[in-house]
Order: sequence, then C-alpha cells, then structure tokens
Amino acid sequence: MSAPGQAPSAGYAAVFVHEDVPTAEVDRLEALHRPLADSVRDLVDATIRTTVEDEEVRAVRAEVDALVARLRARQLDGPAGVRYNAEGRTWSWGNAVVGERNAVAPPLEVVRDPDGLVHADTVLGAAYEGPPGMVHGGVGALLLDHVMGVAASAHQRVTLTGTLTMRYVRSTPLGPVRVEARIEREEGRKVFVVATLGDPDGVTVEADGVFIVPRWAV
Ligand SMILES: CCCCCCCCCC(=O)SCCNC(=O)CCNC(=O)[C@H](O)C(C)(C)COP(=O)(O)OP(=O)(O)OC[C@H]1O[C@@H](n2cnc3c(N)ncnc32)[C@H](O)[C@@H]1OP(=O)(O)O
Repeated sequence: MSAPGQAPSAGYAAVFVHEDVPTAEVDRLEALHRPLADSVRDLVDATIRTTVEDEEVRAVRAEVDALVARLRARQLDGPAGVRYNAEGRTWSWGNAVVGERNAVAPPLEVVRDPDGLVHADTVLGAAYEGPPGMVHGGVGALLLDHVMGVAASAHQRVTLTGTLTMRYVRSTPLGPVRVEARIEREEGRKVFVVATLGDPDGVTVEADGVFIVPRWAV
C-alpha cells in the first residue's frame, strides 16, 4: 500500500520502512526465500491431508520444531511490513495475499492490463476450505479485497478498503480460481471498484467496494 516517498501517518510508521538495499539484493533475497515459502505451503497441505501412523506424526513434529528453531536464530522483532528502496522497488514479504515469504498466502500474482483490468489466477487447496470441498467465504473476500485494492491504487496512490460488499452467487469449489477487478468510478478520495471471483465455470462471487485515499496520504 505504500509508495516511495509517501509519508504514512504515525500509526503506519512502524511498517512503512525505507531500506537502503539495492534492488538486485532485494531480488536475490526474494528468489532465495520464495521456494522456502512454497515448501512450507506444501507442508501445510501435507499436515492437513496426511494419514501416516501416530509415531510418524510425532517424529515429523519434532523435526519441524527443530527447523523452526533454526529459522528463529535470527529474525525480525515484528511483522515484515512494507519496505521500499531509493530505486522505487517495494516489497511486502509478509503480505497475507501476495507475500513472497508468506506460506499462508496463496501464491497470487496480480496482473494489470493496459485497459485497467486487474486480475489474478491461483489454485486454492485444502488449506483454504470452508464448506466441504469449497473455498472459505472469508478467503474469497481476502483475495477480492487485495485485488480490488490493487485496482484502486492504480500503482500510484495509497488506498485503504473503506467498505466491501460481497454477493456469494454460488459456492466456489477448491481448485483453480480467478479474480478480476476494475475501477468503476471515482469521487474525490473515494474509488469505487467492482470485482468478481470465479471458477472455470464462471462467476461465484460478485463484489463492489469503496476504497479511500486516506487524508494522511493526500
Ligand atoms: C500497490 C499496492 C496495492 C495493495 C493493495 C492492498 C489491498 C489491501 C486492502 C486492505 O486490506 S486495507 C486494510 C483494511 N482497511 C482499513 O484498515 C481502513 C481503516 N479505515 C481508515 O483508515 C479510514 O477510516 C479511511 C482511510 C477508510 C477513511 O479515513 P479518512 O479520514 O481519510 O476519510 P474521511 O472521513 O475524510 O472521508 C473521506 C470520504 O470517504 C468516505 N468514507 C470514509 N470512510 C468510509 C468507509 N469506511 N466506507 C465508505 N466511505 C467512507 C467519507 O464519507 C468521505 O466521503 P465524502 O468525500 O463524499 O464526504
């Protein structure tokens, strides 16, 4: 949500961090850590679906605990925040939807078309289940909120979700999903965005939202 050079309010100061790290080094670290997040995401899926014997579960837990201790040997005090360098590169490795180092986030790559359509495809597995075999309604809202926020920000301003309304037209099966969002209109600091979540058979959730350019970002 940050952009280089923008001054967040005091409440955000702790997470909008300028770092004097060259883009090449940011890219290198991202490429190093993304596969770890992929593996942990796989671990989450395996943890849900495994049917191995009790002893094997206990043994795996001990190994996982040991791995956690190794990673915690050196770590940040708090969340990853949103960081930016002097070259205008931003990174938000802990972001709940697109954080490259966040195994909780579905791997989502958000694409902006020249005509303003913002879209993202991903595959939601067992970790995102709500009703049996279906995507949790809150997960759908999570993906929609993020992609709509990207559309609202147009990569050039800070916007925060003000109001988000969702109509769950039919259940979304686990599997491949697509999110699409675009700006419908703008009124002052209010950006009205419309969006859909869908499966290969079509739309499952319709959404509209009001995203606000906060007064502190003007
Ligand atoms: C490229 C990177 C892209 C990243 C995308 C990430 C997407 C992620 C999106 C999120 O998750 S954001 C996190 C969830 N949202 C929040 O935490 C927002 C919390 N709320 C606030 O910070 C403030 O209430 C808010 C910035 C929304 C509004 O505060 P302001 O003081 O700037 O608004 P103000 O009271 O001056 O009102 C400005 C206009 O907006 C309207 N407004 C204010 N709050 C609203 C609201 N909640 N819903 C709808 N409209 C709202 C208000 O009526 C008014 O309309 P008018 O200009 O017509 O008079």
